[in-house]
Amino acid sequence: MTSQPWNENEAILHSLQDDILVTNLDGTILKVSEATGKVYGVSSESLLGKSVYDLAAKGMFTPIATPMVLKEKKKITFVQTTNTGKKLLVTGIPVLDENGKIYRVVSYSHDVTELLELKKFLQTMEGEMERVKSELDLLRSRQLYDSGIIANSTEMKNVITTSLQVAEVDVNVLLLGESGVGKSLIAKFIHNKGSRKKGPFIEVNCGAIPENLFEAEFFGYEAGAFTGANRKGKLGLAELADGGTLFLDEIGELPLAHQVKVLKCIQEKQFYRVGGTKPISVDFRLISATNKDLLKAIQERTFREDLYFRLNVVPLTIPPIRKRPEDIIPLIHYVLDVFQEKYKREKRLDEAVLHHFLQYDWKGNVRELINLIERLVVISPSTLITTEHLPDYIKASYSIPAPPSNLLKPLKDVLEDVEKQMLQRARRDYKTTVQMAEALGISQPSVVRKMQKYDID
Ligand SMILES: Nc1ncnc2c1ncn2[C@@H]1O[C@H](COP(=O)(O)OP(=O)(O)OP(=O)(O)O)[C@@H](O)[C@H]1O
Repeated sequence: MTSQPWNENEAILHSLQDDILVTNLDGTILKVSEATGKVYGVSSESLLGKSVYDLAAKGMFTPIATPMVLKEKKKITFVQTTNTGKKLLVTGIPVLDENGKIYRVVSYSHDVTELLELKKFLQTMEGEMERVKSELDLLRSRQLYDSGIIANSTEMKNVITTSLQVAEVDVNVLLLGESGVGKSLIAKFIHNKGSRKKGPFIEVNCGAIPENLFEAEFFGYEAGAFTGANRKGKLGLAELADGGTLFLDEIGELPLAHQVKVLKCIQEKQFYRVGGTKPISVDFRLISATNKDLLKAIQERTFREDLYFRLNVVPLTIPPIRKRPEDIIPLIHYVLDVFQEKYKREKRLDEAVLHHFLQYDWKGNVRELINLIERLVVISPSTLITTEHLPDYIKASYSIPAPPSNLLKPLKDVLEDVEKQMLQRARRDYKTTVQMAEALGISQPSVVRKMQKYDID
């Protein structure tokens, strides 16, 4: 195009960065800008004098602006595909002569390949988000349905009452109790009963995250914050809990080195991502849990006192199940039902098995009980599970109540003694024989019969 003598209009046309193409009414190309050739992968000069119909027939682009503008007699916009697979958003404009008749067609274009790809990506993402959202809703509803909590004992009823009270307000709760006692279950219960139930429940097991990864996991990190980090950066657990509940499980295991930062985050509800310079604000309710003696840890200087006071606004202790035997039989029935359903097997527990369970000290609490029942449902060959099927350590821990004298009593009498004691206890704790039957795992007529036998009223 440099061989032509200088012309102002041409100079202006070529200074434009956009692709511009002018044709006459039969589709012959009269003018093109320098960008036009680049768009179609040829030199702009080679386009001059060519017919757009011929070029379209050779597959250079489709559809063509000229006939469309001539048909519509006004400005039109459409998407054109080029021989290189690009998508162009083309605008065609009619140019009128002094009599108001069309005598030229000008078209210009924008490459929208990326835009269209982004649109497609956005649609896929929207679909994906819808799917994840409905999955989450389903999971949440299932979780609520599954969160059946057995609370037969006075101790557990008190735990539920306090949980319902604290659920209403955003107060920090510290759940205390041995391992497997139900701390996580109660934390979820508090979350589900509070105003944040539609928000996330983020559980952080402070003892399970390797010390050197804790900050990145908890606070997240910016893109390229450290070698081996995800290229795009990552949201931390504290940020994920925004609008919901942050549950810090095993808080007693949180390394001293991280305690100050966690304290600051809890106090200020603000933190920095690893490698970040912008403070991130979050809004969550905080529940923590431990099976450790935190006061002892403070004395031993492994736990910060200021963090302890911040966490421990409302302490809630869940007693071990050996201290609330009234929950044991209902728990067994509940769990037995779950596994009978899961494994499609019908199982019953012999009364003697229940006696063993009531005496056993359940160091692993409800978790241990669940695991044992599952095992018994799976491995016991008959419908009736008897003491024979119990593991040795449970059999060994069972001691028959000592007879009043040093003399040995017949086994039948000893068992009757135990049975009578259990019935007396159930009579004390329950109002009706139906409830007694439920707690003892026998039928109501059996309860009535045995009460008559032992003269209990
Ligand atoms: N009262 C209860 N009723 C029904 N299921 C219970 C009850 N308490 C605990 N569970 C069940 O027992 C199992 C262990 O409970 P959970 O994980 O809440 O204990 P935890 O105290 O948080 O244990 P850890 O200290 O080891 O984290 C879970 O499957 C839970 O659903």
